[in-house]
Amino acid sequence: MAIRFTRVLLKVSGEALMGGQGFGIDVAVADRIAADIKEARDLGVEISVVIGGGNIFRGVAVASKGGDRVTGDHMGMLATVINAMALRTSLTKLGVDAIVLSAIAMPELCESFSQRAALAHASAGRVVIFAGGTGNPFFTTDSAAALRAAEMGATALFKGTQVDGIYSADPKLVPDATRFDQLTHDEVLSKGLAVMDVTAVALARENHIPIVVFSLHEKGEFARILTGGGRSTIVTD
Ligand SMILES: Nc1ncnc2c1ncn2[C@@H]1O[C@H](COP(=O)(O)OP(=O)(O)O)[C@@H](O)[C@H]1O
Ligand SMILES: O=c1ccn([C@@H]2O[C@H](COP(=O)(O)OP(=O)(O)O)[C@@H](O)[C@H]2O)c(=O)[nH]1
Repeated sequence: MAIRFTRVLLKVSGEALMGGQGFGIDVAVADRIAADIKEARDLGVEISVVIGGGNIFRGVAVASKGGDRVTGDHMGMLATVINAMALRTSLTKLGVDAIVLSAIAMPELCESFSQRAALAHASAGRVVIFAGGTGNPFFTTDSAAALRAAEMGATALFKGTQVDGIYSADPKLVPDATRFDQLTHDEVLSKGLAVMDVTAVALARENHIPIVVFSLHEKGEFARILTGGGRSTIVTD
């Protein structure tokens, strides 16, 4: 079976982890996403993961209520660490060796991020879960995903989200929006297609990293896309 990408950075949105609950982590959903990661890894694909935190906290939500944006962003980055630990637990239950590397040092809980450590763990066959986003306020975990994809030498950035691709407009708001199979990074930016933030798309463009947007709600979809099937939008140069 031909594999389309052999070294992949998977972005898992925080909201995907909450399942139908509306807040927090649904362990059954975390277990299912872990099973999808295992399935893809069993195909021989090297996988690292950037995890979001929107199911627990978003800095902009704090700022919009008159709070301090930087503190809100710090809280959001801490939320990603909680999610990373949940995903590591789910992977470990399946016998997958996984490690959390955080952009914000918290040595009692997990290793701190360095590119050298991340590459070493990946070559040892571990699934590396990047927590803490970029470690800086005013960024998102999508930007962290593009950054870590570049640092890991990933041949694709998979954005696992709530929708099965990029549409002409937000499909949650515009029900008759049309889906694209393929786009260029320039088109995503010039058409203002807001599935990923501009910083993330620009960083992927600069490093010639394809972005694959797909739904995390479809069991087995990650592996299907890696083997040439499934539903997604691919963004290339
Ligand atoms: N043009 C578009 N095509 C697809 N999704 C879009 C588009 N514009 C906005 N979106 C929204 O972007 C969301 C994904 O972005 P993000 O904020 O990272 O959400 P999540 O954390 O839920 O993955 C989708 O769930 C979708 O509702
Ligand atoms: O590099 C980063 C990554 C994340 N965040 C904060 O963490 C929150 C959660 O991340 P994100 O919204 O990207 O999560 P997702 O949408 O994937 O659930 C963001 O809203 C920011 O407040 C940040 O400040 N810097």
